[in-house]
Amino acid sequence: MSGAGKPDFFYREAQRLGYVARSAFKLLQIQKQYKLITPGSSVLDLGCAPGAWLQVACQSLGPVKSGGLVVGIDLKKVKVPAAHCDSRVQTVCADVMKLPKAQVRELSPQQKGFSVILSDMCPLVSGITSKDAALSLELGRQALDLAVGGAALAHPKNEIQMEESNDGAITSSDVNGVLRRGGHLVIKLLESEDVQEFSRICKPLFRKGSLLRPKATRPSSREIYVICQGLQSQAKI
Ligand SMILES: C[S@@+](CC[C@H](N)C(=O)[O-])C[C@H]1O[C@@H](n2cnc3c(N)ncnc32)[C@H](O)[C@@H]1O
Repeated sequence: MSGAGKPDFFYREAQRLGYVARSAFKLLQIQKQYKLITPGSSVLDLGCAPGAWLQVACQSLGPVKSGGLVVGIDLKKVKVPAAHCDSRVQTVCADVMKLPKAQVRELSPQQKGFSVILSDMCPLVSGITSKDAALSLELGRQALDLAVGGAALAHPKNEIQMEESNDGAITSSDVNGVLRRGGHLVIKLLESEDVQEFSRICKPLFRKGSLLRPKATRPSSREIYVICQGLQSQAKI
């Protein structure tokens, strides 16, 4: 069982129910409210260690015969938890900041992308609020770019900066995001004035956008989740 801070209700419940971290209750609440993961979903879990969201995501897929898969990526090597996970869960040890989209797409069913992307990625917090928020925003931007791709983010309404190759071009193989049309995206950020701007960028790309601070978030934490439902086709952006 991992988790900083004092053992509280969610910590004890996680232990009782076989979850590897109390963070399981954050995704359980997201699932209860938004029902993003359904039987057959293909889920990409960015920043998956120690694996509590892998457990909840796999449970949400329903019985094995319904299909689906969960791919977790983390800087740390993650052993798939024995409880609540089955053969549909796999993990990859990698830095999401350096992963080309093409490589991530190869991990999806028939290389067609994922139907749900979750990012619970968090930097090593320094305690300096503005620095931590800026690092978390960088991780959030990377998750958004990975999901929707450069073309969507390069929309004139968006101020987000795109990464360019040496010749100034965005390479076509890496321009498209790995979230399928109609798919859902969850991104954790540490609260700052940039959260509103981030969510303003997400909104036109999706059918619906919301912000959520789950009940299991520790009172001392500044985390907030941007919940984006139903990726729109490019034409609607
Ligand atoms: C709060 S934990 C995730 C908890 C997880 N959702 C769970 O329920 O078990 C945040 C994770 O983000 C990972 N992380 C941070 N930066 C990353 C990066 N650039 N690439 C991959 N993982 C990253 C950290 O290693 C850490 O394990």
